Amino acid sequence: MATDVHGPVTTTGSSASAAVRVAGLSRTFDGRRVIDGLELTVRPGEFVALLGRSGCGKSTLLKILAGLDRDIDGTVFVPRRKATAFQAPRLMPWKKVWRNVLLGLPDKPERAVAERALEEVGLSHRADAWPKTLSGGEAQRASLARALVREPDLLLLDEPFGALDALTRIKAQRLVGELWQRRGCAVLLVTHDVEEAVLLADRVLVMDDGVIAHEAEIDLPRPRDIADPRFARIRAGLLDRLGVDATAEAA
Ligand SMILES: Nc1ncnc2c1ncn2[C@@H]1O[C@H](COP(=O)(O)OP(=O)(O)OP(=O)(O)O)[C@@H](O)[C@H]1O
Repeated sequence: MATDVHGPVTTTGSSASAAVRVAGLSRTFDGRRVIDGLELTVRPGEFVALLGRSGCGKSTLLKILAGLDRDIDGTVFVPRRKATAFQAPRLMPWKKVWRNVLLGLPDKPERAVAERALEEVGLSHRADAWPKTLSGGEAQRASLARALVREPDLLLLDEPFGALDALTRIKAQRLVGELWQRRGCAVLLVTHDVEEAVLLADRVLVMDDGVIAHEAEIDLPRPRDIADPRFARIRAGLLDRLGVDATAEAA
């Protein structure tokens, strides 16, 4: 797997055993250290969810991994083939859906490439639609198709279901779980939803004080059942870590 290395400190050695390797990462805004010596490894093909209170630096970390923010200290290894999907689908309104899917790809692929990705997310019937005519869930699926055509080794998802209604959200979560299992790429999902994290991830991380403050391996079989008492226990443990009283929340 080809890797991108960024950061002022260049570490030698192979990262073939990891899809992401972050060492001593810090990011400061206006004199405030939002990320402060963070360490993180994601294994190839691993699904990792990242939780943390609002403003703790989750999106900042994702932007750094995406290569959109390089004003950092520390070292970051990520695969060259990576793709992102954010809460806002960021489709270009003047391009039809299939052209949006291919946007930014270097070697002008054929329409069939976009159609295959749209098929994978159940949106081939909307290939010729204009973005403004899509529903929220459809736009998010188009955004996922745009990520998939990049054939990523690492998929970075920042609250991709945050703006969706409950039913569409459940469908989108299932779709991402299926795509991950089919594609075998590593996924790093930023979410506020503890249940979503436990449903989808191999490992859930909690970010606090600029570092990964806690992690939980989720060794429940898939597909996961939120009614399973083990699910409830893991969920309660994570809520506790986040400072949320699970009993008050359930009341
Ligand atoms: N470009 C920037 N300039 C100044 N401050 C920034 C910038 N980007 C992020 N921050 C600050 O860094 C902190 C972390 O922001 P970030 O968006 O990473 O948090 P987050 O954990 O993703 O929050 P949320 O869960 O609410 O989306 C916040 O206090 C934010 O104001």
